[in-house]
Amino acid sequence: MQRVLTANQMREAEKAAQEQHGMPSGLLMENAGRALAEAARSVSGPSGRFTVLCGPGNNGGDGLVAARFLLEGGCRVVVSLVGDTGKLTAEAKRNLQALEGFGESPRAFEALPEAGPGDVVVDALFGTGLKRAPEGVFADAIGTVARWRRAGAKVVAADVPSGLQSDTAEPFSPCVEADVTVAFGFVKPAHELEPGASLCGDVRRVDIGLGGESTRAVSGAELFRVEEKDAREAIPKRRADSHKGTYGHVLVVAGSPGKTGAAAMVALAALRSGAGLVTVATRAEALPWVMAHSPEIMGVALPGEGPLGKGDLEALKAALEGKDALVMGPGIPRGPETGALIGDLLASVEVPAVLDADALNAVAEDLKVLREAKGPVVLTPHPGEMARLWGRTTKDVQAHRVGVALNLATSLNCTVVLKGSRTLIAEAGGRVFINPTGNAGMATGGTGDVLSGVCGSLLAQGIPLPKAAWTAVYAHGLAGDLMAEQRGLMGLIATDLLVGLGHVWTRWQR
Ligand SMILES: NC(=O)C1=CN([C@@H]2O[C@H](COP(=O)(O)OP(=O)(O)OC[C@H]3O[C@@H](n4cnc5c(N)ncnc54)[C@H](O)[C@@H]3O)[C@@H](O)[C@H]2O)[C@@H](O)CC1
Ligand SMILES: [K+]
Repeated sequence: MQRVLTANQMREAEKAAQEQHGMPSGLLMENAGRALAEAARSVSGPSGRFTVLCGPGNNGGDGLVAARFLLEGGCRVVVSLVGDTGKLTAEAKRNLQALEGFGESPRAFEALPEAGPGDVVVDALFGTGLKRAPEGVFADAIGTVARWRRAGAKVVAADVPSGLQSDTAEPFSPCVEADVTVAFGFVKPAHELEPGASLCGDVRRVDIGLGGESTRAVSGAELFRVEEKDAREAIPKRRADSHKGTYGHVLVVAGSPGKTGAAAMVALAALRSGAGLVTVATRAEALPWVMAHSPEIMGVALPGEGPLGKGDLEALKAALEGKDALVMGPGIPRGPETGALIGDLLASVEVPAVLDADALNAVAEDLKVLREAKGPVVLTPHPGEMARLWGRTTKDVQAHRVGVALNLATSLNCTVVLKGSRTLIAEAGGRVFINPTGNAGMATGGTGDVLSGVCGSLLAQGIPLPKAAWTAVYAHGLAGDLMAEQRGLMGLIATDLLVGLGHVWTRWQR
């Protein structure tokens, strides 16, 4: 896992590195600037020029160090200090003197030469200390960076593209769009969450001497980025002497006429993710259609007809006997009693449960029904479903994804998977995991059903929450990434993910 730090937490880590480990702050800046120079050189043309734009804070100081290393490396470099040079931090001032010692003095911004193909612009205007929208000379400088980039220059941002808010990943207007962003010490939410992530280009995290131990000193929310290694290590080994009972039995409550494919996709995803057995419980009229998708799927008909309600409780409890996980929601017939039924069911069984789609819409009517749940519960809303659960608009959800996911998880004492680009997995009262896999090709019907099936399958195999959730989300996204290479973003459909999962498990075989 990679730790993701807010601006405040970065300051705490820096302080700890200085006070507890004796790292001089000048050395941190030196390391940051050197790495920045290396990144800039890696994208320059053979005779390209480097234009380094420095702001008044320590981000500008990093730029001054980078300029010095570039000069020392024999590169053509022009430097400009944008804004009031009287406000330079002490560390930046020292580096300005050192730069001048190397024979280069900053030029007025207006006097800078144009940049184009082969050239590199180093954006060291603002980093984690950005406080408000850039105006005046700063806005002009950011506008010029955009013009140079359109002309073919590469833009390398120091720590965070200037104008992008480090903690929220929301850009001010204007904001630098970078080709490469060099993240100092730790990645920040701006690098990992949208829309910031798309403005950063290729994010390269570099060690600057803060040390992993420095995170012990940070307070507040614990954000992590899931790495492939984490997900790979989480999946269970298949032992030679095992049998189908070893890998759990998933009960899928899903499907209705016109939506039998949803149930089939959940069931197949669970089977393709290692579950020993999968049974679908659905209304009698839908069951043959679900089972016809694949002979491995077993079925139980729920007596009665129409929306799921309290009358279905006993049949569902019976169906859950001997099962190791429950997935409920995709394509279910929903009515006024469905939320209460889900509440009663979860209050009477201990199996881990995944609630998705219309099960979420049903419980959104009265979230209290989830409070009595005996076993661990994971909710997998997309932003629209989350808006219903939270009682706000989808736009509000998207603007506060981390906080919303964490609050819901904490208030309901469950795991919340908030889907979308960079899906978040929030644990009650604790950590939030950011998933880096997946792509826009997965914005197509049925991919959510596949995810709930993978998650239910891993739960049935005994992986606890929230690990089962972040592993499922990572694998599902990677399956989409691998299949997008064959189908294209436009051609990818949900059942392709069932094939893609096979590629993921092969790649992760231990
Ligand atoms: N935390 C760490 O461990 C390290 C941080 N370093 C660098 O330090 C940066 C943070 O430095 P600072 O806290 O000095 O912050 P910044 O350099 O990001 O910017 C702060 C300065 O910009 C001004 N400012 C903020 N928003 C403005 C706006 N919209 N218009 C005009 N002026 C504005 C502030 O008044 C202040 O002078 C990091 O992003 C990183 O680049 C590195 O030097 C190495 C170590
Ligand atoms: K920057």
